[in-house]
Amino acid sequence: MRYSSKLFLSLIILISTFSKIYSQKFTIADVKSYAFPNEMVTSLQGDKIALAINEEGSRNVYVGEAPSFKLRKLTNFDADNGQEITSISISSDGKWVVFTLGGEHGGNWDVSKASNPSSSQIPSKVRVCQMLFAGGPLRVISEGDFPKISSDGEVIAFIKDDQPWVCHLDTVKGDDFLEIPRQLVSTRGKVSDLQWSPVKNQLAFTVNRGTYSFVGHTNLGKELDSEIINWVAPGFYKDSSPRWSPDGSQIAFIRTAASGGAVDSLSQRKPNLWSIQISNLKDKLSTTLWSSPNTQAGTLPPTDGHANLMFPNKQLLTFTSYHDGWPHIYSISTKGGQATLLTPGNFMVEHLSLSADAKSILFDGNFGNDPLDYHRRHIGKVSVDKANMSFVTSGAGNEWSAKSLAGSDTYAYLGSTAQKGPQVYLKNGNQAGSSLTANLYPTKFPEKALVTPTSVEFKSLDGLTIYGQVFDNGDGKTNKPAVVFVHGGPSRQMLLGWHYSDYYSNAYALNQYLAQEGFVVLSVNYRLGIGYGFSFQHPANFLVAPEYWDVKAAGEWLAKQPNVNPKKIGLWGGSYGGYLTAMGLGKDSKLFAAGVDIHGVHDWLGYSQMQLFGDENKKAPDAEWAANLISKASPISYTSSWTSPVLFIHGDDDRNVNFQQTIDLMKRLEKKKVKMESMVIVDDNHHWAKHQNSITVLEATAEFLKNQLMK
Ligand SMILES: CSCC[C@H](NC=O)C(=O)N[C@@H](C)C(=O)O
Repeated sequence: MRYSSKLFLSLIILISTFSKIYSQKFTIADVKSYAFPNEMVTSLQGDKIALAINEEGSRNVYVGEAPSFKLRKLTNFDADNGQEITSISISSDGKWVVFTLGGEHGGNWDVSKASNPSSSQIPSKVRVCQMLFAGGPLRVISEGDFPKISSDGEVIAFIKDDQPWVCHLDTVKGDDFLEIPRQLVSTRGKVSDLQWSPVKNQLAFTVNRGTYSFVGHTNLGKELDSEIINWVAPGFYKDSSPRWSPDGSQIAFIRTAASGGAVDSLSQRKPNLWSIQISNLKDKLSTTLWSSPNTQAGTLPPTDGHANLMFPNKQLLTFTSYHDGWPHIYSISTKGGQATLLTPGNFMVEHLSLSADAKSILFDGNFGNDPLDYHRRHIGKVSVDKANMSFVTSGAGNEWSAKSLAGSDTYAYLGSTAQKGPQVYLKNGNQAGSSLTANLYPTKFPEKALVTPTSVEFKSLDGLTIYGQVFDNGDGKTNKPAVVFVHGGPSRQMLLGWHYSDYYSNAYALNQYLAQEGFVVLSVNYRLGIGYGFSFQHPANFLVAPEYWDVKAAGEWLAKQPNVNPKKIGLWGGSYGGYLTAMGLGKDSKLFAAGVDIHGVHDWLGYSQMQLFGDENKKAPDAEWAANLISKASPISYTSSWTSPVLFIHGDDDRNVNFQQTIDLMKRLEKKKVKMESMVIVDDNHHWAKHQNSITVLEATAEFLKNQLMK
C-alpha cells in the first residue's frame, strides 16, 4: 500500500473514531455488540468452567480453570449462522467438554430440528460434539441432542430421534475418533431427561407416551441388546425428572396426573398438582414423599427448572414449590415428613445450582435490602438442610446463574448493570466480582451512553399495582413521543438493567436506543409475569385477558406525563408482547398511535388448536362461553376498531408462534384498509438466531416508530 493511501486510511479511521466519540450517538449495531454469555457449567471438582458466548453472532465455547478462571476460546466458530450452543458439560476427570451445536431450544416444538437462519443450501444438522478441555480437534460424535457424560467420564449418552444413544469418549487415535455411537434403547414414545447413576453405568430417563409417561432405567451392558429397561413404579400417571440418590440405590421423580377423563370447565384454572416419589431400585413400587397442596398455588411451578428436584445426600431431597405464593426452595427427608422451607420471604427464587460439596444451594431471586431489588436478581446461598439463607450479592445490578467453585466462597456468576451488558464474574469471598468477559466487549459498545432506567408504579384499570421501568435520555424536552414496551412469555419479568435472557437483552438494547433517539420508553411488567407472586402471575379472571388492562394503563400513565405528547404514544413487543401490541392497536387506537407487532399471537383458538367443539362427549361444559371469551381476547376480533398504523415482523421458521398467525391478521386488516408495513425474516426463528437478523428487526422497529411518532 502506497504511503499516501496509508495516510488517507489513517485519517478516515481517525475521523470516524472521533466522530463517534463526539457524536455520542450509538447505533443499534453498537448497542447490540455485547458479548452474551449463557449455559455456564462447572466441573465436578469446581476447578473448571465452560460456557457459551455469543459475540455479534459468532457463538463459541469458552473455558476457564482455577485459580484465575481466565477464559480461553475452545471452539473456533466465526460465522453468524445462528447455530446455538447448548447442553455443555465437562467430564468428571476434567478432560472432555461436550455440547450440542444447532437446534432451536427456545422453541415450543422441534427444538432438536436443524435451524437454518442463514438459508444455507444444506442446513447444518443438530450435532453432539466433543473436544479436549485443553483444546484440539472438534469431534462431531453424531447427529443428536441433550448429551450427558457418565459419572466415570467414559461414556456419553445423547438423544437421537427421541431415543438414547451411547458412545465412549476416549476413543481418540491421533486426530481420529474411532468408535461410532450405538443406539442403547429402542422404546415406544419419546425419551428425554437422561440421568446417569452417580456410581455405575446405569442410565435413567423419562419415556413420554402421549397422555402418560414412565421413568425407566437400564444398564449400559457389555454387549448390544444385553440388558432390559427397568420401569420405576409404572402407573396411570405422568412421571418425569428422575434423580438418582448419591449411592445409586434409589430414584426420586416427579408425578403428575395423566391426561384424560371428562373435559373440565375451560374457564376455571386447574392446578397441575404434583408429588415427589421415591423408589428403591430393588422393588417396583414408589413411596410418596411429598404432595403439593390441592390449591391453585399447588401447581407444578411454571418457573425456571419447574420442581428443580435435587438429591444432595442419601437422607435428603430439595425442590422448588410455589405453594406459599412465591417460588421457594424446600428440603424433605427421604423418609418423608414435613418439608422445610429454606428460603422464606416475599420474593421468588429462580435459577438454582447445587454446590460442589452438595451441602448448599446457590440461587438467584428478586430479594435484597433495597425495595427496588423486587425488580432485580441477586444471588443467595442456603444450606440444603436448614433455612440459613444469606445474600451473596447485592446492589444496583443483576446477578444470576451462580456456580460454586473449588475453594470456599468462590463463585462464578453472570451479571449486568443498567449500563454493563451481561458478563461473567468471578467472586472470592467478600470481594466484589471481577469480570472475566469485559475484554470481549468491542469499543463500539456504548456503555457510557446508556441511561439508567427508573422504576415506576401505577394502578391498572382494576386497581392492581403494576410496575415498570422508564428509559429517558433526560434531555429535559417536553412533548416527547413515547413507547410502551411489552415483554413476551408471558411468565417473564423485565429488570432494572440488562436481562439474563438473550431475547430480553435484545429488547433492552432497543429500549436504550429508543431513549437515546428521544422517546420516553415504559417497559411494563404486566400481570401473568413472574416476580410479584402467584396471584399476580395467575389471575383468576385470566380468560378476559386482564393483562391488557395493565398495558392500557401503561399508555394512560405515559399520556399523563408532563414531558410526553399524548398523541404520540406507541407500542412495541414480541410474541406475547406482540399479541398485546395488537390488542392495544385494535382496541385503543385512540391511545396508541402506532405499533410494532413482532411474531405476535392474534387468534387464540387457532394458536391453541383448541378442539372446543369436537365430539359431544369431549366438549367442555362451558365450551361456548369460553370460546366467546377467547375470541374477545384475540386481536382478530378488533380489526373494525383498528385504525393505527402497524408494522408486522415474523420469522417463518418460528417454533413458538406460527408464522400463519401474522398472515391471517394481515389479511383481515387489509380488508379494513389499515395502514400496514411488514417484514419477513426467512428461515429465522422466534429468537433471531442470526445476529444480523436481530439488528435488521430492531432497526426496522425503530425506523417505523420514528416515522410514525416523531414526525
Ligand atoms: C403463549 S403465546 C407464545 C408466546 C411465547 N411464549 C412461548 O413460546 C413468547 O412470548 N416467547 C418468548 C418471547 C418468551 O418466552 O419470552
